[in-house]
Amino acid sequence: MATNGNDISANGAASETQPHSNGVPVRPQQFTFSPGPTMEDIRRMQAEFTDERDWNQFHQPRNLLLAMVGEVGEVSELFQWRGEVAEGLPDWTEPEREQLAHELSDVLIYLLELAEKCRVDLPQAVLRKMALNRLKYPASKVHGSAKKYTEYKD
Ligand SMILES: Nc1ccn([C@H]2C[C@H](O)[C@@H](COP(=O)(O)OP(=O)(O)OP(=O)(O)O)O2)c(=O)n1
Repeated sequence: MATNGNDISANGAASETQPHSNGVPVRPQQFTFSPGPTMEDIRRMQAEFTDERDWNQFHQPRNLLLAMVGEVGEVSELFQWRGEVAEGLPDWTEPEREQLAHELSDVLIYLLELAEKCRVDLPQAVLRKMALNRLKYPASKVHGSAKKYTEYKD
């Protein structure tokens, strides 16, 4: 049966599927996220976590930024000295994948709380930024090239 690449398993987990468009593979092993929790759900859960511990006194924007960068460092540690890593991390063990999931989650949690404390409505901001990215990098102009927009002559 052809799939649309958005299959969600019974427990709501994201899945890897082999999508087809008119019988032509679009991208091998396309991966999709689960539909939830949303950014707002995560913001609210982290706000509850912080309130319950009386930790807002520590969670000012600069501290959250430093905490987030620290967690980015922990993500980097998982990749360091491995050389190039292929999409899907085929050589990683399950514990290594779970560790990565934890560290990426830490980054996201701090990012969303940082955005909240800076009063940036991140879901809407990301839409505006992606619209700008599309203007800056028209597909017809930059297809197949990784050059920065400032490197284009016209
Ligand atoms: N003051 C704090 C401390 C922790 N957390 C939450 C957000 C992160 O998701 C996670 C970070 O916890 P740790 O600082 O213990 O960091 P790690 O979980 O990465 O542990 P370790 O540094 O041992 O890998 O806990 C938080 O919101 N505020």
